[in-house]
Formats: sequence, structure tokens, C-alpha cells
Amino acid sequence: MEQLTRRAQTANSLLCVGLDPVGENVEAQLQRVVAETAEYAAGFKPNLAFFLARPDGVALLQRLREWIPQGVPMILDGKFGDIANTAERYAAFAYDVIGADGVTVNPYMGEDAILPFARPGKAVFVLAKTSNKPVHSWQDQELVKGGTVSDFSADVVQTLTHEHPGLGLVVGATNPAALGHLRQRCPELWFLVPGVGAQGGDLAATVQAGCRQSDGLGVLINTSRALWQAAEPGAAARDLTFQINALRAERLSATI
Ligand SMILES: O=C(O)c1cc(=O)[nH]c(=O)n1[C@@H]1O[C@H](COP(=O)(O)O)[C@@H](O)[C@H]1O
Repeated sequence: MEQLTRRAQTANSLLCVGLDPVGENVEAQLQRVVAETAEYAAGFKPNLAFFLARPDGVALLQRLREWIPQGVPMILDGKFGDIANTAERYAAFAYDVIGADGVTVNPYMGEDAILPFARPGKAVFVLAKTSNKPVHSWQDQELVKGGTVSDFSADVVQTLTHEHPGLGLVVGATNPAALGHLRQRCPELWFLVPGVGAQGGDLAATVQAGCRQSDGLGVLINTSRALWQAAEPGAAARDLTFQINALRAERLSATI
């Protein structure tokens, strides 16, 4: 998370460039998107499924690692979630085979599905409230002790950060009220926030609800298809970064 904070500050960006490669000339397009968007990227997030669907997917991820400039975190979005013994193998894949700086994890199997990924210097984003619709009967389920299942996931992760400061949450951009609610519950955690672009998440509401009060950072706003399909991915990333920064400035002036 320190690397992420440093990168967000030096690039003056909260944009996460999602890499979900499909179509023709995937390798050339990946190289192009990375090269054109890198200066605006606070991070890159390749989604593992889009690589595993190709015979050379693992090798392509390894080459992608080489194309991403030093200092820009690469989060491998695998939504991993298995017992500790198996989770350790996934962590070895993500960190040692691919060289990722972080991962996404599905917490359904509990803490031991999460903690093998919490190596020093690595970022682990745990699903709390995902972007898919319609509203989740699972994540929104009220618990007997109060709060929803996604509140519970967020609370557990927040407690774990006392010992494992690399943990954060995944919170979708498609439900700004839920994003604001989890921001209040977890004021200092980093959130990975997908759902802007193809899924229609509201950028202004995302910045307003998601940014930390303390430093205006704390949200990594991901967009994948919107950049992959853009005629000029670099220009699209620049525009999005400028829009996010204008909204951050507005938000800051409103709080002064
Ligand atoms: O963990 C994720 O990244 C994720 C969580 C979530 O709640 N919703 C979500 O869309 N994602 C991922 O974020 C990316 C969104 O892609 P676009 O909708 O094309 O911007 C995909 O790789 C999704 O798998």
C-alpha cells in the first residue's frame, strides 16, 4: 500500500488501468495500452481469466509484467479463494511466477483464504461489495448480530490490517451509497473500485463517496473495457485522470 500511495502521489492519479484482453492482436494491443496509459496509471489490473483463456496466457502475463514500468503496481485480479494450503500455491503463482504486486481475493472461505496472500510489500484487495447487479442477495444479507455480509467482510479485513497493513477492499462503483457506507466504516483502507465505464458507475459519485477524508486518496478507480476499446487508450486514460482530479479538487474545496 505504501508503493501504491507513492505512485498515486507521484503520478497524481487514482486511475487503475484494467487489462482484460480480448480480440485480435492481443499482444500488440496490450503493449500499446500499457505504453500509452502508463504515465497516468496509479496501477494496472490484469484479470487472470482473460489470460488463462489463451494457450500462452501465463507467459503473456509474465511479459506484461516486464512492460509495466518499475514503481507502477500490478494487481493480479484472480479473485482467489481457497483453503490456506492451496491459497499459498496461488500466492506463489501470483507473486513468484508472475511477479504481481497485489491480488484480489474472495473471502468466502474465511481468513485462511486471505492471509497466505498477505506477504510484506504486497497489496491484497478482498471482495466486500462487488459491482455486479442486480443487488446482491448474498452480500446484502443482514446478519443476526447486525450489519450485512459485506459489512462483516469489511470489518474483518479492517481488523486484520492491524497485523497485515497490505489489506484493502474491493468495492464496486455501481452503488455509491454502499461505497460511502463502507468508506465511513473503514476510513483509512485502500479500496479497489471497479465499475466505471462499461458497467456505468458514476465517476463523480465514486470520487465523492470513496476518497479518504484524511488525504483524498484511498480509491483506485478501475476501468477495463473502456480503455481497451478506446480509439486512443492514452488519450482516454489522460481524460479520465483529469476528470478524476477535477472531481477530487471540487471535493476538497467543498470540505474546506
Ligand atoms: O475485483 C474486481 O476487479 C472486480 C470486482 C467487482 O466487483 N466488479 C468488477 O467488475 N471487477 C473486475 O473489474 C473489471 C471491470 O471491467 P470493465 O467493466 O470492463 O471496466 C473486470 O476485470 C472485473 O472482473
